[in-house]
Amino acid sequence: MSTASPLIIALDYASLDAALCMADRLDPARCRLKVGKELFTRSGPEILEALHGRGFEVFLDLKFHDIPNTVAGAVQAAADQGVWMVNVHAAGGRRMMAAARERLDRHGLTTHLIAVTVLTSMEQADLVEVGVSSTPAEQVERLAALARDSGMDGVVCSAQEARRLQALCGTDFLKVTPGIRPSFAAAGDQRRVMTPAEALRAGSTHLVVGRPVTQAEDPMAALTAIEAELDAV
Ligand SMILES: O=c1ccn([C@@H]2O[C@H](COP(=O)(O)O)[C@@H](O)[C@H]2O)c(=O)[nH]1
Repeated sequence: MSTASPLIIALDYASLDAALCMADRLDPARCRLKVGKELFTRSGPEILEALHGRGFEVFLDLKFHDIPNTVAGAVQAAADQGVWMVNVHAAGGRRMMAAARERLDRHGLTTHLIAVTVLTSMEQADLVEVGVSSTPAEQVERLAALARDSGMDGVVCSAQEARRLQALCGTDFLKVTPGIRPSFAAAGDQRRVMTPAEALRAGSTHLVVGRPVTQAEDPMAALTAIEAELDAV
């Protein structure tokens, strides 16, 4: 089932059972689901089948980053399993992203292909340590332009960069934004954060929310509060 909701709930769980326990409380008409490294490494493709069987569209967030041939094969493997969205690291470069794009197109696979720019857990000091002297915003813009030119459907960025990317890459270019923190939630390891309403106003096309819902005392109440905040935008 496809949904008009911009919400993507991150199922960051250590087991298939725990993830499905949460999925069974959610509704594919209200959100999409994200499967990341921990859950996929534990459960394998079985989690994708289980979530698809429950009617959810799934973002497989494995952030592929390798040589072009390897990434193209991995992206095809994800798309062959019917995921709605898959991602690579933009830092893998133009030839890597273009190879992934070409592979999906050659096989008629319509899975959304997006690229991670700068992780939302990173701030200026983290970039300096890995040899990047630009600000996070400048680096996101550079990588987003490269991703667009390499055939990506959009990027993962923080909502703080969404408005600028809308101007740079257009409204159809997907801006998938983790680091979403409602007023009631702790930032934790995230650094470039925004509330759900601010993110939507700034031009985020999809909002990734994990712990503010999954670790809430009452996850359904937390989700409903976020939806109410978005409805008011
Ligand atoms: O830059 C990025 C890229 C991916 N993520 C992922 O999103 C969720 C966020 O979860 P929260 O619990 O809401 O912080 C998580 O699965 C990350 O792996 C990201 O946060 N930032």
